[in-house]
Amino acid sequence: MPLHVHASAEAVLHSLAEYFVAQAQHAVADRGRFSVALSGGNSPRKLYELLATTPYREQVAWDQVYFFFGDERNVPPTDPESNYRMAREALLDPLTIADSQVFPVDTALPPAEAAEAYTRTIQAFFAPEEAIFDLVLLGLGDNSHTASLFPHTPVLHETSVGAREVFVEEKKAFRITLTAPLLNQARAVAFLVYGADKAAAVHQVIQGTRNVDEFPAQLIAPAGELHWFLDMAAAAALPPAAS
Ligand SMILES: O=C1O[C@H](COP(=O)(O)O)[C@@H](O)[C@H](O)[C@H]1O
Repeated sequence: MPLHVHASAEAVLHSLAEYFVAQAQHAVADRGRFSVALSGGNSPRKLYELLATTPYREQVAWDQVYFFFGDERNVPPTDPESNYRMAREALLDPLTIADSQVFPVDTALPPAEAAEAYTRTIQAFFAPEEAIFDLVLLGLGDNSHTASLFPHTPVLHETSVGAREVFVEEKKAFRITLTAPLLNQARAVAFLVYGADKAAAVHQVIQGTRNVDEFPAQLIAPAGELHWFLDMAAAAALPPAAS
């Protein structure tokens, strides 16, 4: 499991941008398209802005890239909390990505229906037997959640491959998340984590005793590659050999 630890958050973002470009180029060369599940929250905004900027924007055949969302908040697409809105502002609009290449969660539906509809959307995009993202981007909360797989929620024990609704008690709100079995079918998963406030969670998820109810990101064990892109502050609690 490669760990890419860099001195600054800026260096981490460039490292992941280079990895994204390489994955996109390989996927387009091999299969004619690149499917990516985007992460939300705050950390990826700068990554998305970077990808939409020279030299990265010139290195990807963006018209062959298909964008999904690893999780979504149960809010309208115009809401400041919306992961879709963030991705649109930072990445999709600056690159003038066509709507036909973007697959948002339909948050106009009740959460359970939105999750069912998103499962169908994913099934329709991929071949029936293989819902496989080329790349899943993930973040990590300071409580060790990833996507919207929050501690002590029933979705952590979901065995189906798809999207599910989850009520997140600490947010007092529903979210829609891809399930761990679906995320784990990816050809590659890349975590982006920076900042000292994430150091304990990084340590618990990578080095701690397995306890997925407490540390949900431990569920992520993809069939393909798993990479962690960390700054030194986020990697601070890892032993030197690991980082
Ligand atoms: O709520 C969320 O949080 C995680 C982590 O976000 P970050 O801003 O702390 O990096 C994110 O990966 C997820 O997509 C998002 O909905």
